[in-house]
Amino acid sequence: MTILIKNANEVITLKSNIQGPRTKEQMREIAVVENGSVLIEADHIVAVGALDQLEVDFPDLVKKAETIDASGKIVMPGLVDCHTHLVHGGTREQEFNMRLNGSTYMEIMNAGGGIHATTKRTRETSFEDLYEKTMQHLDVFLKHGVTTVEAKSGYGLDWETEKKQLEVAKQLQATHDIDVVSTFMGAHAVPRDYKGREDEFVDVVIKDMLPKVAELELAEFNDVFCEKGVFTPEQSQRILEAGKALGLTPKIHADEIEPYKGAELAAEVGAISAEHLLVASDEGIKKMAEAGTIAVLLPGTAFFLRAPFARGRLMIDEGVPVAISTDFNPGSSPTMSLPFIMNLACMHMGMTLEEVLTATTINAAYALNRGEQIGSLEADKKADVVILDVANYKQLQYFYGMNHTHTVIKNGQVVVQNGILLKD
Ligand SMILES: O=C(O)CC1=NCN=C1
Ligand SMILES: [Zn+2]
Repeated sequence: MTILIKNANEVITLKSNIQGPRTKEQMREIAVVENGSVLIEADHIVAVGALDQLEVDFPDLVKKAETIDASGKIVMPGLVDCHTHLVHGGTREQEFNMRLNGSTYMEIMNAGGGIHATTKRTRETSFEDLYEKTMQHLDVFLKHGVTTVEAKSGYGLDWETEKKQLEVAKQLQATHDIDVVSTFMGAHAVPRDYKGREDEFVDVVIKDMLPKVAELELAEFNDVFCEKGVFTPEQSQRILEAGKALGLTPKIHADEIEPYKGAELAAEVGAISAEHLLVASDEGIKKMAEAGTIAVLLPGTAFFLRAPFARGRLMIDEGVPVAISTDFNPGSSPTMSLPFIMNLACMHMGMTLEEVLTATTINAAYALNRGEQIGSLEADKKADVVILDVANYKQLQYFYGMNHTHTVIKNGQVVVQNGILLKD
């Protein structure tokens, strides 16, 4: 199908000659085309520019195109949510209430709640029920303009359930419009029955789980919760190195609750990204900048746990490429609203309106090794495009706490129109 999105007030292209994630002032260069149009053929973008120029350059395509009038609105690349714990059973609102009454996240986890509570529910939930529940989550993401989402396992902590989570994600990648990118996170917590035998569980992850993940091609990335009371930097390094040897790109949950040199470890092992970083050290930030490690910042978790926000402004100024994400999970960030996360990044991490657009498109795409295929509106890139019902991009965060998504085009097909999901 040929689509012409015409006469948008602004097309936020994120177009650039830079190869790789954007850093420093590059994060502010979002390459806006005023009064622009976008020409799409099949599943890819043909061109972006003024309508009369597209009519000259591509007369046949423009003639046969289905047109979408975007006047009064803006157009941008589909959002990329590069850090979620998408596939999980149950909910944890009761823990939310406990925290409002004075308990802490780690107290609840050490008492058998937190990740362990969700692990129990995920083990009990059938493949079919997990599939249906996750399908509904993906529908919500799509209505918020997200066209690619990362999905971590990590609520099984035993092979059968880790495999079940990854197979749900893989099945949804095949059946749902949204693109799902899988990360194995068998090292999300030490299961209760391995308490005091943590290194034995690390061996289970390395010797029993990782080889099967690679052999069954169930994930592209391997992640670990490097945190005081969970996995030490040494254990985390063993797990990430083992994944690398099997072709799984390392990611790391780092410096979320206590400073633990997770950022330093990310740079040392060549992780594509370090995630959370609420209490990352100056040294760790410096080493990430030198190594080109992407910082995936999760202000929703800081907001929901009433914890300090990551130093996003400093990281950008120090040359760390920054992406932001919902961290959607039932415990520390139960939200699928990436637009709200963008607002938190502006209000609490000192990021600009342009930087949060870069952080949820091209930089988030690079955090998933997809920066060459998605994350900007350029010729031959995937036609993942969102039309938003605001007059200019500055209004996206000005009218905050709202979903401004009007139309979503995924792989060149209209999947959301006027905010309504077009389910086939
Ligand atoms: O609490 C959860 O379920 C998710 C989480 N993993 C690491 N930090 C938060
Ligand atoms: Zn997380």
